[in-house]
Amino acid sequence: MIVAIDGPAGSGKSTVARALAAREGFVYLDTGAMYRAVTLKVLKAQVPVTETARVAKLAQEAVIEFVPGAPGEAPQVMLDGKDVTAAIRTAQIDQNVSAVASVPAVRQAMVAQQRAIAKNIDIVAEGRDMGTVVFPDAQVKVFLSADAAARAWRRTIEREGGNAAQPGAQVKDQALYESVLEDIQSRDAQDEANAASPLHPAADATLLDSTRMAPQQVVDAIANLVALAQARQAAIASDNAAASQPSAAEKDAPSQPASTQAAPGASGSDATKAKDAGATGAKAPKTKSGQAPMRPFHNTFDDYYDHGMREFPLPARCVFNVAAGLIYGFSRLYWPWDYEGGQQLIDELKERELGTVMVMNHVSMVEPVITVVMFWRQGLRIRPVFKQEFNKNDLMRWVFSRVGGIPVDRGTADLKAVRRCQRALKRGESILIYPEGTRIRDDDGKAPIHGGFALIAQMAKTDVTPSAVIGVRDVTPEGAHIPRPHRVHFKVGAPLKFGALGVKGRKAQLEAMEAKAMDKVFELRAQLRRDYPGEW
Ligand SMILES: Nc1ncnc2c1ncn2[C@@H]1O[C@H](COP(=O)(O)OP(=O)(O)OP(=O)(O)O)[C@@H](O)[C@H]1O
Ligand SMILES: Nc1ccn([C@H]2C[C@H](O)[C@@H](COP(=O)(O)O)O2)c(=O)n1
Repeated sequence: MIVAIDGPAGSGKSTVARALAAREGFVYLDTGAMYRAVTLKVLKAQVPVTETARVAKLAQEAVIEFVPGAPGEAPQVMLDGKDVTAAIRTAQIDQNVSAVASVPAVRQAMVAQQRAIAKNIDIVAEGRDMGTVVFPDAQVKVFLSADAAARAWRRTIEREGGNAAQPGAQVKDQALYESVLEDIQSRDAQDEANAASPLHPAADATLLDSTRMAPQQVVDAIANLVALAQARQAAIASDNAAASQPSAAEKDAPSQPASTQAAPGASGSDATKAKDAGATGAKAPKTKSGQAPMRPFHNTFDDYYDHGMREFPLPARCVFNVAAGLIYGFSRLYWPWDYEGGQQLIDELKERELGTVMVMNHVSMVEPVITVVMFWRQGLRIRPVFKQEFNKNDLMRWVFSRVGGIPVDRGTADLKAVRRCQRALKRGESILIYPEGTRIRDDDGKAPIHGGFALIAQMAKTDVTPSAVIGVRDVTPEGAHIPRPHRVHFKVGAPLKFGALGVKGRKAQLEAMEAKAMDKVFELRAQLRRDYPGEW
C-alpha cells in the first residue's frame, strides 16, 4: 500500500508521515531529503545551479539511501555512502534546493529512485508531487495544508528549540517569526510555480487542514483512510476470490455442530428434517443468513453478530421484545421525541428487500436507543454498529449482542464487521452508524469522519440514509450520569443512491458518498436547529 502525503513547507508532512509509518509498520520516505541531498552534491561540486545539464548528471549519479531510525524517528540520510542527515538541513541548502528541484532531469532521476524504493512495500511517502506525479495510483492520497502564519509559527518555535505541538508553546523572537513567514511565503510561491511539478492536490486527494489540529489528530485521520483503503482492497480481493469459487449451491456445505438442531419455532417438518440430517450426515438446513440455526441457549457472541435478528433464539427474541416495548413507552414519556421523515423511510423499507445504511450525528447513547425501538415498533430491525472497546464490559457486550449490535474494530480494516453489515443489509435489516465515531457535544468538537459506512453500502449495493438528532445533549449533560427528561428531535433525509452521485468509478463513488452523506447529516441538523432554536 502506498500512502502519499503532499503539502506546503511546514504543514507537518514529515511529523505526521513518520508517526503514521511507525503506527502502521510502513516504511517512511522523505522525498524532500532526496532533493536536499542532490543540492548538497551540487554545492560540493561547485556547479552553479543554472548549469542544468551538469546538475542533472550529478542527480543521476547520486546514490541516496535511508537508514531507518527508531520507530517514529527521522531516518539517517546517506549520500554516496556518507551520512548527510545534518548537512542537508543548513540555510545554504534551504536557499538552493528549490532551484535544483525545479530541473526536470533532476526530478526524473528522483522520481525513478522513489518508485524503485516503493516497489512491493507498504510505504508512507511525503513531498510535493507524491499523489500527482510519483504515485498517481496510491491507495491513500492526502494533501496536508495549514495557514502560512501557523506554519511560520511552528517553524519559528522549532528553530528556537521548542516544539509547536506542545500545549502552551510560544514564539520568543517576533522578528525571527516575521522572517520565517516571509521565507515560507516565498517557498510556497516557488513550489507552486515549479514548472516541472507544481504543488497542487491530486484530484482524488483528501484535503486536510492541520492549522487547528494536533499532529496526533492528523495521524488518526490518515490512519482511518488507510484502514478504509485496506478494507476496500480486502473486499475486492475477496469478491474476486468468491467469483472464482464454485457457488454455495454447487458445493457441499460443511456440517457444523449446531446445524443438527432445529431452530426454535421451526415447523415440525423443518425440525424433523434437521434431525434427519444430523442422523444421516446429510446437509443440514441453513437459515436465511446461510448459517446453521442458533440454539436456544449457549450461543456465542459471534452467533448473534452473524445471524439475522429474526433468527435469534426464542428466549433472546422474547427478552428483546419486552425490553424494546418498555423502552419505547418510557422514551416517549421521558424524552418526548419526534422522528421527522422516519415514517417515509420505514414505508420505503417495508416495500423493498435491502436495508439501508443510516448515518447520524452522535451526541449521546440515547439516539441509538430511540432509533432501535422506533424501527422495532414498526416491525423493522436496525443494527447499531458499535466500537469494539465496549466489549471489554461483559454486561455491555451481552446487551449489545442481544439488541443486534455489530462490533467494529476502528482504525483497522475490520473486514469482518463490513461483511456482517453487508449480510444484514441483504437480509433486509438496516445498519445504524455514527461516522463521527465518538460523541460530539459542542460545535468545536470535530472528529475525523469514519467513511466505512459508504463501503458497507456499496458492497451491499444499497443506499445511505442521512439523519440528524438534536436535544440529546441536555439529556446527558457533561458530568451527568443519569439521563434527564428532555424533548428530542430527529430528522431523516431521503436515501442517497450511488447511481445518482454523478461520479464514475468505485473509489470516486465512495468518496463522493462519504462527503455527500455527511454534508446532508449536518444540513439536517442545521435545519432542526432552525426549527427548534436553542436546542443542541
Ligand atoms: N499539527 C501540528 N501542530 C503543531 N505543530 C506541528 C504540527 N505538525 C507539525 N508541527 C510542527 O511543525 C514543524 C514543521 O513540521 P514538519 O517538519 O513535519 O513539516 P513539513 O511539512 O514536513 O515541512 P517541510 O516540507 O518543510 O519539510 C515541526 O516543528 C513540527 O513539530
Ligand atoms: N517531492 C518533492 C519533495 C520536495 N521538493 C522540494 C521542495 C523543497 O523546496 C525542497 C525540500 O523539501 P522539504 O525537505 O522542505 O520538504 O524539495 C520537491 O520539489 N518535490
